[in-house]
Amino acid sequence: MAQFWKPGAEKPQLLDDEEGGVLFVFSSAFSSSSSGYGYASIEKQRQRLPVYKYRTAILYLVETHATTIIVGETGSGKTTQIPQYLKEAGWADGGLVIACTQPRRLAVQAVASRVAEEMGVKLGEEVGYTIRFEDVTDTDKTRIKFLTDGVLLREMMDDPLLTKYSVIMIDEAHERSISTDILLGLLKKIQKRRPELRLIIASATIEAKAMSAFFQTRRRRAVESVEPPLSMEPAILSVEGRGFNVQIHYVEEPVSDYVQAAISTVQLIHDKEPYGDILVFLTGQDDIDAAVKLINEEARNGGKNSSGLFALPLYSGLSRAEQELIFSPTPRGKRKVVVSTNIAETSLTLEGIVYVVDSGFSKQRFYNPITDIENLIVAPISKASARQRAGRAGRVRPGKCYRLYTEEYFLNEMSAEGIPEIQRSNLVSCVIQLKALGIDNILGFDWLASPSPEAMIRALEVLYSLGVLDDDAKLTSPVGFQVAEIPLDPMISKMILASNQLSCSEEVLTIAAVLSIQSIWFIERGIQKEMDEAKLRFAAAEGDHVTFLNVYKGFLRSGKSSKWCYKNYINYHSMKTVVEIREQLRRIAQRLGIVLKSCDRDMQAVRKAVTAGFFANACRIEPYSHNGMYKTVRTSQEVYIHPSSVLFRVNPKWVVYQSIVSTDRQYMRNVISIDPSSLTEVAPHFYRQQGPIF
Ligand SMILES: Nc1ncnc2c1ncn2[C@@H]1O[C@H](COP(=O)(O)OP(=O)(O)OP(=O)(O)O)[C@@H](O)[C@H]1O
Repeated sequence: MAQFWKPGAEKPQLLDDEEGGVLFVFSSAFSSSSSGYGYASIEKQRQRLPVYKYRTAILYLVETHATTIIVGETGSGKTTQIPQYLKEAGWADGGLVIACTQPRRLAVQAVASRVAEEMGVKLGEEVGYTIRFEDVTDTDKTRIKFLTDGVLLREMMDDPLLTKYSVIMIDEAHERSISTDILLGLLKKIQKRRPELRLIIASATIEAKAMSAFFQTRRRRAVESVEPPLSMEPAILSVEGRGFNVQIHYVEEPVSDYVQAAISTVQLIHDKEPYGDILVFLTGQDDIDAAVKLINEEARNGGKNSSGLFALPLYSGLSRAEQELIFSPTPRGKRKVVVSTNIAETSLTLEGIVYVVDSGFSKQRFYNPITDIENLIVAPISKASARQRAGRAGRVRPGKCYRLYTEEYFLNEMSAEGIPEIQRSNLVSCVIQLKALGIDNILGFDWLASPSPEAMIRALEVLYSLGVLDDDAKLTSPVGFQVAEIPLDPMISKMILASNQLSCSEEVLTIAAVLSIQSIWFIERGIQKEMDEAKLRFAAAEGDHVTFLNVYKGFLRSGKSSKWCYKNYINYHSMKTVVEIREQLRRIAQRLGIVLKSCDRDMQAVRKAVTAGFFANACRIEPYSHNGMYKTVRTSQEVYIHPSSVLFRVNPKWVVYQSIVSTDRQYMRNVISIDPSSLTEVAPHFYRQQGPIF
């Protein structure tokens, strides 16, 4: 139970003297915003932000330096204001575009809407955004574009020097997503060819020194031909001051169950604190759904401390419409509790949020190149994340953050920054993207943090066996280039290409669309039996992939009816997303010359196409296994079919899976039974190494 809180204080981070960078601290500029926080006009709100006092300084530095690193407290206005200042100063004149990247899709949409609102323009015109499978920009009109770092990376395939951009702002750089790390290396290269391109690296908690050292170039001399001369040395600007005060509270004793502690804290806040919504950070769908359910049930049953509370979940597996519910205004007399993963950690402003409850944990990806298994594991967050989480309060009025860990733990045990994603991920997608951009020597690439050679070798091995790379580790033509062009996991892309020869592209495009979202099933605790029964109506003996086809057909037959979905425990919003993604994939497939053909009922062809993509994830059931234990063919890891799969308890002899979820065991998700002879047929190189496998 988290009942005893000790207020602690966090000092704003100031930068010390920097080596190898130029530190600019302009006159101390604490925001005047802490006085009075009524409803001000948007223009007044903009002027109150700490970053406003730095407007001239920022524009000066961007004008005179190829790279500017900006460190400023959460909520100081970096994301929403800097692109506008640049636009006002003429950086988007002559048809040029100012880009601002974010690691998360939700943040891209939210900040783009806010900036469009501040500028009084229609979203998708002067201000737009692009996320995978969704482009809300206008080629002629868009001058400020928000996009995920992954999308900007993809844009480089068509335009390697990113010529349409005058300034690229890499926001939330401390998150060190794979795409941000790759982008930083590539942007450094681009700057050598296009010194006029300006980079801004922004964050609240970035290691400015390391970043600056990374952008140091040998060419230290200024480019004199322009006026004022352009320095190739990075500038560092520290934006001092924060929006509103956020009081930090810690528990006095460590908590044993953070979900329960979070719920008690919500109730404590509701009981003792004045109005204002609450944002709770937990780790994943399971604990979030459980907490939401408990809070809502308690409120419905008239619990002493819960009347007027209502909770909403937020995680990436929810459909867009479900996620957007969190932005709707809280009805009078009510208090909204948003229970979220770290998807809400950066860049988001949820207007009503006054209180943040931070569990201190998040689900993080960890890849083991030896077992070749990538897991999502609940792990402690870093100080940088904790600060971001606290920064979700205090954005439109003062706030409080309740940390479900002790101050001692925060100060002495929590790591300053997380491990960069590139050092804990499967690198298949990363390698193919670099190859597609002509970077052949990947180990020699200018990494901010080098990935492990083992992970790199694994990735090269898989890509080679997929036929994407040749003996010289270059992209093959046409397969390698085609796989690189499809914005999906290369295994899914390969499956799509294989469907062309197998004449089942119509079916495989549907499967690919379903595999690229988290789940099409409606998930609610306590109704497992009903959900399982509903799933059985669509279940196919071959496995999950063919089951998805049955669901999709049923959805189309119902006229894409929400009622039909509801009756069958299928998530209507997810199905709508599947239809949209499928349509985009269909266009890409046609562009690549894939003939759209249906195999009707010949599911052998579909199984073979899936195997052609996912052969590296083949598993065989252990002979005499009574508990459904499988071993992966490549690394002999013990794995089991996930209970959500239609093949759970069916346990066919041979299967391939899409991904592994690790809880008490390693569970395979999205599983299809295969004919083992197809393994050597579709991936002879790969399985020849394994020796006799049958
Ligand atoms: N949708 C919104 N509604 C109301 N105010 C908003 C909204 N978006 C932003 N703001 C205001 O603008 C401020 C600055 O937001 P911005 O995202 O630019 O800050 P930031 O410095 O980039 O912070 P972070 O590092 O947390 O992303 C917020 O603190 C808030 O006061």
